Amino acid sequence: MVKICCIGAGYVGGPTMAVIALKCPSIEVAVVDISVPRITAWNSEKLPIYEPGLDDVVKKCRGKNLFFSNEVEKNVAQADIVFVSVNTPTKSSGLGAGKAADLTYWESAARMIADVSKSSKIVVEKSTVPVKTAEAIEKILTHNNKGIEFQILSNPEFLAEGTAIADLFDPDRVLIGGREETPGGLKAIKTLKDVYAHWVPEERIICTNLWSAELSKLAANAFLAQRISSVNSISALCEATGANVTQVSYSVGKDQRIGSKFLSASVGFGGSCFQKDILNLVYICECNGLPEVANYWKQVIKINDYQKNRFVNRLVSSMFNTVSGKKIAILGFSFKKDTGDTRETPAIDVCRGLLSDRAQLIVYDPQVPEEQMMKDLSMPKFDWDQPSGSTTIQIDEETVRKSVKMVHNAYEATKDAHAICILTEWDEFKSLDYKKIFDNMPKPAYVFDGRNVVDVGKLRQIGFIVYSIGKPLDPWLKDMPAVA
Ligand SMILES: NC(=O)C1=CN([C@@H]2O[C@H](COP(=O)(O)OP(=O)(O)OC[C@H]3O[C@@H](n4cnc5c(N)ncnc54)[C@H](O)[C@@H]3O)[C@@H](O)[C@H]2O)C=CC1
Ligand SMILES: O=C(O)[C@H]1O[C@H](OP(=O)(O)OP(=O)(O)OC[C@H]2O[C@@H](n3ccc(=O)[nH]c3=O)[C@H](O)[C@@H]2O)[C@H](O)[C@@H](O)[C@@H]1O
Repeated sequence: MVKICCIGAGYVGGPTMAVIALKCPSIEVAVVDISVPRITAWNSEKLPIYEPGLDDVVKKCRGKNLFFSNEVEKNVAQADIVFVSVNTPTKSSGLGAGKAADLTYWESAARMIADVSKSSKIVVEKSTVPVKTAEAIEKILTHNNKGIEFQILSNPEFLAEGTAIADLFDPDRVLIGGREETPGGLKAIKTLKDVYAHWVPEERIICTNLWSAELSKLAANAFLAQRISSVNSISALCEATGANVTQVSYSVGKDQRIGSKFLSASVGFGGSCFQKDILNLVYICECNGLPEVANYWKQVIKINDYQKNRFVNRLVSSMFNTVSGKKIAILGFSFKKDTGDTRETPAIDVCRGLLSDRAQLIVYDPQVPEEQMMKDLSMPKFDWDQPSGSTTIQIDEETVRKSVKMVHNAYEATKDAHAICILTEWDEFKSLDYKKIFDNMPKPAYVFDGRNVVDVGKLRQIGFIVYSIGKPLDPWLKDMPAVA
């Protein structure tokens, strides 16, 4: 029986390995992690991450050919294929701080693999890493030469949170990069290909050299994020001219060369990867003497920051230039619907902006725990664009505790609120009883829709003053331009 071990039981390691176990009953899969609470949760009824369809897959395989464990070394030693799916955040100090990927976790995993291995193994880069990382990993693995052969493969993951299981069941492509120039490399590529071939059609499994696979992952995320920043830049122009960004993006996306996906204007993109991976790409460009290319990609993140600031400014300027002491209902805190993940969620920047203007925030999100939100709002925020690595607006813990409250439903959050801010596109926000909500708010009652989920016409009929990203402005807002 082939044995797979995955180091890192996070948003990628957990779902990916669960799907491999489901689709390949003949393979034994162990997912290991240094975090005891995470593994305990994977072995419990309440999994550590919310992902539609995940519970079902885990229930079907756990204890049969899928195991979650803190016994990292033992499981690695026994495996034929070791996936490494540890976190690779942006470095916060030292060389490349604010941009480069922090490979500390990766390096320590690689050293451990080298130390505990007694048989040859295929080591698979599942984490997103800078191009050429495999070269460094090879050096670490072969450093303790005990006559063991290690083959390194790059197999980046393209799943999106909220749709992870559907993406894994039916991926657009699976990418496997390896040392195509050697027989050992080719054999390793074939071994991993055979795993995916249990359920992925062969023509969707792309095999390349190592560097193409590593770079394709960074490039794919940069291209995706670039589409959002492009449409968000157009949303600002729509507001200035009376065009409607939904109509513009529909018309633009109908061109098959452009396509309709990933063109929804929003308060900004979030999530643990887009910003981190683009900064990583920027840093690699700078290190390779390509400042123009670096600046091109930086602009994608600058527009994202601009979009979040613009939203806060629009809100404050519409409410007579101050929200001090005003109650603002925040609907949605996670970085997108169908996940409880708050990493780099635009809600953090928007809430901090409102708190710096001394607003009182009442937050409702169906999946985000209160302590996570409190932690996110009071954590020092690193300014990626400052070479010295300085921090931007800081909100201390006491202000957060005094000025932010989390509640359990949207009606409770909006009761007596001066304004509603929709920051995540949870489906339930589309079908709220907005008439009832309006009746329970002081007037004028505002809705600032950062995800374009509400029916603007209907809400205006009820009596709300509505701001919706990139849509023709409410007459009330017209004379209050948002300045960044
Ligand atoms: N979250 C996402 O949607 C996607 C993430 N990725 C990439 O996948 C990688 C992992 O991301 P996530 O799963 O979101 O991270 P995560 O933070 O949810 O999970 C990483 C896990 O690795 C564990 N870990 C760290 N060092 C370890 C070690 N030495 N031994 C054992 N366990 C260790 C941590 O305790 C943590 O549970 C990152 O490189 C990310 O860029 C790629 C595609 C999608
Ligand atoms: O490397 C990664 O981590 C992953 O990053 C993204 O996945 P994810 O961040 O989970 O979620 P997305 O659906 O891409 O959304 C990212 C952000 O963009 C926003 N978004 C997305 C689409 C859109 O049209 N407009 C828009 O504002 C979302 O609300 C969210 O805040 C990519 O979509 C995945 O392919 C990739 O594997």
